[in-house]
Amino acid sequence: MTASASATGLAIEALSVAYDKVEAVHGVSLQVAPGTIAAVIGANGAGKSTLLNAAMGLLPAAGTVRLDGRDLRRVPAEERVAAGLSLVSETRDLFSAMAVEDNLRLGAFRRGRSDLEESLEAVYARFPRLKERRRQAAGTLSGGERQMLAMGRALMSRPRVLMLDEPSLGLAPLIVREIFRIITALRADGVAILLVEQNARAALEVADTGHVMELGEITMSGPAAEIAADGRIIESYLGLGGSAGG
Ligand SMILES: Nc1ncnc2c1ncn2[C@@H]1O[C@H](COP(=O)(O)OP(=O)(O)OP(=O)(O)O)[C@@H](O)[C@H]1O
Repeated sequence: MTASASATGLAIEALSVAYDKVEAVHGVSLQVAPGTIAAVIGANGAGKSTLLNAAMGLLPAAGTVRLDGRDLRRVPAEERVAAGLSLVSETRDLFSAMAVEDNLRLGAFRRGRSDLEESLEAVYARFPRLKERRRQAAGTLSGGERQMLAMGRALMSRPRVLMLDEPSLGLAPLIVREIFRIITALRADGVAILLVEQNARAALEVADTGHVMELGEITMSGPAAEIAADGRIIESYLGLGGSAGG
């Protein structure tokens, strides 16, 4: 077990990603401390998903990604999972024909059997609805349940840093609230959370820090409450009706 004194969370430094010759992410730096939520908001195509996929090691990138101080530059994606980094992608890729529980088991990266059962019980405690549906095929779940399963699977590897790409996408407001409640519970357990969202209002309400991403760059960073109160942000991302407190 790593000493918690060395737990510094996620540090991304000068990350750049290009698709062919087009740079989608330019020199992005941000940190996420353990037990905090950092939200990245921005319009379609701003580069948010590219940023997370590169941090996970799924895309080649320039720059540095550190997990609790460890440089992950030469570490492939599956070893990043073993190191404590996990990503729930926007597409919530699940094995549709497989049962909920089998999808969860696949997330238990290199775990021994007793460890795996313990992780499974911990996920079921967080998502009782998944336990009720554990024998059901993943493809028959509702959108909200699918998001829960994608999150539950990521938690099976017991990440210290969890990256979430648009967890609220396509979900009804009540389910969104439930998903965000679970995200704040994970923060309370000490997980560092990097949350990418187009639902800027919901994201800034739960986040500690906020970053605005525009055309591949971070154009504003600060305490989430300050970002949510900024006139330009309200106009561009939060719509009419003002602050994120309402
Ligand atoms: N596989 C790819 N090949 C070429 N260009 C890509 C590829 N994936 C993304 N891009 C481009 O990179 C830019 C950033 O895309 P990205 O998906 O990271 O944005 P985003 O902020 O996550 O948007 P959204 O919220 O719509 O998912 C866009 O201009 C997009 O067209």
